[in-house]
Amino acid sequence: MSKEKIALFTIFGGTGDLAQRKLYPSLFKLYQKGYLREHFAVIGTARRPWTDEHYHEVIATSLASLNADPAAVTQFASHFYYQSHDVTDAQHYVTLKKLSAKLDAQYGLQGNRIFYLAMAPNFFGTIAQHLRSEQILTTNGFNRVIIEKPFGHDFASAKELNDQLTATFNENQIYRIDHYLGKEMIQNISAIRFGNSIWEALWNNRYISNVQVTLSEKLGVEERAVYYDNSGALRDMVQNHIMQIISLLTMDQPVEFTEHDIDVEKVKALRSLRTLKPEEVPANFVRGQYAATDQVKDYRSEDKISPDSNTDTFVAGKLMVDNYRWSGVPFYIRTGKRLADKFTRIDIVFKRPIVNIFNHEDVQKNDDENSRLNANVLTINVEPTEGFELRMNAKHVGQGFATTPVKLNFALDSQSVSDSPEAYERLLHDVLNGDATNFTHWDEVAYSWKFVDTIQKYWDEHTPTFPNYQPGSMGPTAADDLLQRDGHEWIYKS
Ligand SMILES: NC(=O)C1=CN([C@@H]2O[C@H](COP(=O)(O)OP(=O)(O)OC[C@H]3O[C@@H](n4cnc5c(N)ncnc54)[C@H](OP(=O)(O)O)[C@@H]3O)[C@@H](O)[C@H]2O)C=CC1
Ligand SMILES: O=C1O[C@H](COP(=O)(O)O)[C@@H](O)[C@H](O)[C@H]1O
Repeated sequence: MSKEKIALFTIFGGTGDLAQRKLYPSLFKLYQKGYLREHFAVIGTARRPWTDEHYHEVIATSLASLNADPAAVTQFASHFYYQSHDVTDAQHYVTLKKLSAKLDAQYGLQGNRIFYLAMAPNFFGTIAQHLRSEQILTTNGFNRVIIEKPFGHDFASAKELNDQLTATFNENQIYRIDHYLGKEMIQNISAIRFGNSIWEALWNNRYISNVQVTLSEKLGVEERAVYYDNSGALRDMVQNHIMQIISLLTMDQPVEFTEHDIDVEKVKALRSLRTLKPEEVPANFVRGQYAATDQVKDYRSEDKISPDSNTDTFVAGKLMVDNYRWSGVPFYIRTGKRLADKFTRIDIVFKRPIVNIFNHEDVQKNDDENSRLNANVLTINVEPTEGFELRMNAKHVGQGFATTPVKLNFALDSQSVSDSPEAYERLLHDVLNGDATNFTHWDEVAYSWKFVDTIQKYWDEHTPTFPNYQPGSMGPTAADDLLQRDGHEWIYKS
């Protein structure tokens, strides 16, 4: 059976950074793999008055790093059409409708439509409303809309946005992108948990001491300063990516591995998160902003950032999940810009054995002040290495019976990494298949915002002392204190 998918993509924001850096290369990969062949077309729209010819050049440039066969690139680009369009102008949707109908007939697209809103979220409502009022949605095929992050600024704005979208689209037509859900090792969380009896048996508060999720970035705010300064790390990374990871780590086993059943379990997990009272925020969440070094500017001196900005470029926090499985287990999270390195990892720290029968003099060198054995740690390396690591205690080689920590390691080889689809490619493929498993659903978004809003509100009402961490570090020392107060420490230290 052919794996070819049939659809017309309409990309709002077709001249933008996301389209050029992520969407066109991903569509090309799908084309190279045969998921897109003859029966697809792409309309790129934005205000710039580009011609189709110029658009084809832009497509070719965006694929340059793939070193693809030039003939294939030309053939692929021939499926792309550009329409200059201001999304607030109703008249342009009439032209868009005509072009869509023409391309549908030309490429045999069977009324299948995918609308990608790669634009600022304040336009999403207008676009959705016009797609309905100008009757651009089809009745003979599928209509799917892909929404970029950020999905709102807080719960209230997210709800307003959702109401606007659901006036045109059903929930099962809406694909809210969280690109972390397209990453190989994030998808692997479910495989590890539900595909291995050893882990599922231990995946609870009887055996797990704490869990640590780190999304660390080396770069600063870069080109997206205007957006970032209005957002900050809590909204940019925690509300979406980190909350999704937490829900995948904490959810119960879905009845079946389907979009619906996974959503049910994720929502239960997110509902079980302990909501902080305002006065509990400072003891549980730490914010930071990077200072300057000889090599890099401080955040407040970055281009387009206000010199008195109190935006958080770092967050660390402690989350508690109040249910039977997780009661008493802290989930520590941290993310930030200008940290020691670029990596994402999850450390599952198991409880240490209660008794150390190897407890004699030569053992104590390897042990802590209580002479107890080290904790087992399962590390899920999401990026740049993709794999798992298990830290265990083994006998130290030689005389006596000292123990020493050893690591069992699995990392995807370079061939598997290069064969593994990039997150956007994977997620676009899912949309073509009508599979929203790896997208966020409204109820998940709503609970995540409600959790984050309490923290943000407290922060907005209290002025921080910024800057408070050095570029190249792992954030402010308060992020270490957060764990030390509980008798824990970060497994990854810079
Ligand atoms: N870039 C990235 O890495 C990521 C981006 N995102 C999200 O994706 C979305 C797009 O981001 P990005 O590509 O970086 O943004 P850009 O600013 O690069 O692109 C914005 C696009 O919107 C178009 N546009 C702006 N106003 C109008 C209008 N009135 N009518 C029609 N088109 C308009 C612009 O084209 P023109 O000026 O020609 O009209 C441009 O194509 C945002 O929601 C962002 O938060 C999310 C994650 C990562
Ligand atoms: O969503 C976002 O993610 C990127 C980090 O993504 P990664 O895949 O490179 O880990 C982050 O830089 C950006 O600020 C944020 O909007």
